[in-house]
Amino acid sequence: MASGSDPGSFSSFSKCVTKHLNLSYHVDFERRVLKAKVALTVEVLEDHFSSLTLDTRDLKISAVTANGQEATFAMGTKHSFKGTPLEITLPFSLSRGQHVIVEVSYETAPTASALQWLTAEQTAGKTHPYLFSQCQANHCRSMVPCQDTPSVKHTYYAQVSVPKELVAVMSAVRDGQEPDPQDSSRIIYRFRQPVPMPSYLIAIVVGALESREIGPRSRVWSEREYVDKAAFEFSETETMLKTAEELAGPYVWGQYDILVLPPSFPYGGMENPCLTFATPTLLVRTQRQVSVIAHEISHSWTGNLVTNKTWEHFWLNEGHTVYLERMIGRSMESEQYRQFKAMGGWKDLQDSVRTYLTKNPLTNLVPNLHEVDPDDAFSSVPYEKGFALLYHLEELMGGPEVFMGFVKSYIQLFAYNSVTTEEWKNYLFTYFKDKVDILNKVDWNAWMHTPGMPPVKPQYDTTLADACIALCKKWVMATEQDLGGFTESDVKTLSSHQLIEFLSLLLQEKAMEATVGTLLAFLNTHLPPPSRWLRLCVRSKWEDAVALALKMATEQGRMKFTRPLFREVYNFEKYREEAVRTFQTHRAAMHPVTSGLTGKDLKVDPSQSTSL
Ligand SMILES: CC/C=C\C/C=C\C[C@@H](O)/C=C/C=C/C=C\[C@@H](O)CCCC(=O)O
Ligand SMILES: [Zn+2]
Repeated sequence: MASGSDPGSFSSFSKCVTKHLNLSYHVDFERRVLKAKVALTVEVLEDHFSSLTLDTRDLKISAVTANGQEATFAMGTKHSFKGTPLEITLPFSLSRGQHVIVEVSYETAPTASALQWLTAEQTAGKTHPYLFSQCQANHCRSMVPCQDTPSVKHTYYAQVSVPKELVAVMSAVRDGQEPDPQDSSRIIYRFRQPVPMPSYLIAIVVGALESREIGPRSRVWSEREYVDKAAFEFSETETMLKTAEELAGPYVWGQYDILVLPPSFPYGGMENPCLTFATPTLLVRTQRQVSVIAHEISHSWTGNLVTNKTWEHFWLNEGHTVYLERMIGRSMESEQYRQFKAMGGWKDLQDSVRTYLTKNPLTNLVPNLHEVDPDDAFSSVPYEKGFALLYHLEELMGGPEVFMGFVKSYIQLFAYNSVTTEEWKNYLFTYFKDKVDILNKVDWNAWMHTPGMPPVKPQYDTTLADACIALCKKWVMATEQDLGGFTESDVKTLSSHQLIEFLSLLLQEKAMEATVGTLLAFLNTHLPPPSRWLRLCVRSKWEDAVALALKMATEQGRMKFTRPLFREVYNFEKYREEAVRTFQTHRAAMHPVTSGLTGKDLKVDPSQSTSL
C-alpha cells in the first residue's frame, strides 16, 4: 500500500509500515506537556530489516524498545517544518512480512505545533484549562513519533490520564473510563479506533466538556456554555449522514459526533474520525454554515476512507469532498442551490488565485511540495479547482447521477487506501471506458499542472445568483444622490447564502468609490457583520471598520477570517502599524499555526516580535 516517497516525511515507509498505535498520555496542564508512551506495531516490507526512521517534531525522547528489548536511537538534523528524524536501530534483524513492536517513551514540548494549551481565562467557562490538537497536515509528529505521512494507515488505541474534573475525547470510539490507579485526583479515558486511518486524523481534546445527544449515532460536545446552541445548530446531522450514505455507501466509522472548540480553533471544521471538530463561529442560529458539517461528514468517505497519498494530491481529498458536500446540498435543497454554491466556490477560487498571484505554481491543482510547508500552500485551490474539474467531467460524462456513480465506485475501490492523482485518473478512464475519446480531449496538463484559473469556466445556473448580481451592480454604480434609494427590502429578500455571495461579488469590484462606505454603513444597521463585510469596509477605506475588523480577527481565530482581516487592515497604509501592533499584542494567545502564518502575512519576524 505504502510505496514511493512523501516530500513531507522522513519516515522510512517503503521499508516498513505501521499497522497499529497504542498510546498512553498523561496530560500535564501545569507544564503544558504530554508525558507519553507509544507502542507502534510495524510490519516489515524487506529482508534484513534492522532500522527504521520515525517523524518527530520537538519531542524529548527518553527510551526506545523493540519487542521489549532496548533499542538504540539517535536524533537527526532538525528541519524547519518537517521536524527531526528519529533513527532507531533494532537489536535484531527481521525479514519481510514479520512484525515488531517499537515502544517510544517521550514528552511533547509546550510549543508543540499540533497543540494549543488554553488558560482557564481563554475558555467560555473561565474555570478550567483546555487542550486541543490539530494534526493536519504534518503536525501529528509533534504529539506522537510516527510515520507521519497520509500514505500509511493504522488503527489506534489510547488511554489518557487527565485531572478528574476534566473530560478527554479523541477521534475514536469511546471505550470507557476509570480512576487513575497512580493518582486519585485523575481519571483515565480509553479510546479505540478500529478503522485504519492516517496519522493526521489522530485528535484529542481535554476540557470541561459536556455533551447532548442529537441523533442515533451522534452527540455534540463542548463547554456547557455552547452545548445547547450546538445541539440546535447541528440538529440536521442525522439527515445529512443518511443523505451521504445514499450517495456514497455505508458510514463505516460507527459514531459521528461534533465537538465545538473554543474560538481560537483555526479552521471551520476538521474531519477527525468519529468526532468532527467545529469552530464556534458556526453557531450563528441561521444554519448559514451547515454546509461546513455537510463537508466534514463527506470526508468520512473522501479523505478519511480514501486518502491522498501525499499532500501534493490534497485535491483528491478536498475536491471530492466539496463535490459530495454539494451533492448533499442538491438532495436536501435543490439543484439550483448546488449551482449557486458552485458559483460561490468559483469566486473563492478567483480570490485565492489573486492572493497567491496567477503564475504561482502553488495554484496548480497538483503542486510540487518539495521543501514547501503544506500550511503555506493551503488555499481554496484544491477545494475549488478540484470541484471545478469534477463538475466539468460530470458535464462531459453525462450529468450528476452518472458522475456520482463514478465517485461512489472510486470510493469503494480505494476504501482504506491512499491514492495519487495518477491512480484516480487511471480509474476514471477505466470506469468511463466507452467515453475515452471525450476524456482524451480534456486538457489535463492545464487542469493539473498549470497555475492560475482552470482552462474551462463552467456555466452554472444563475437563478439564485441573479438577485445578488443585480444588487451588487446597483451598489457599485451608486452615486451620492442615490444613497437614499437603498431600502431594507434590498437585503431582506436575500437568503443568508445569497447575502454572502452578494458581499463576495462586491469584494471583487476593484474600484471602490468612497460612497460604498456609506452604503455599507446602511448594511451594518440591518445585518450582523460577517468577515467579508468587514474586509470590504476596510478595503473601501471606511475607517470606523478598522477597529471592528481587528476585533473580529482577534476574538476568534478561524484562519479563513483572521488572516484576510489582518491582511486587509495591513494593506490600508494608514492602519498598517496598528495591524502589526494588534497582532503582536495577541500572538501569544493565538493558535501556534495561526500566529505563524499571520506573522508571515504581516511580515513580522517570528523570533523578535518586530516588523521586518
Ligand atoms: C496544496 C496544499 C497542500 C496541502 C495542504 C494540507 C493541509 C494544510 C494544512 O494547513 C491544514 C489544513 C486543515 C484544514 C481543515 C479544514 C478545512 O477544510 C477548513 C477550510 C477553511 C475553513 O472553513 O475555515
Ligand atoms: Zn475538507
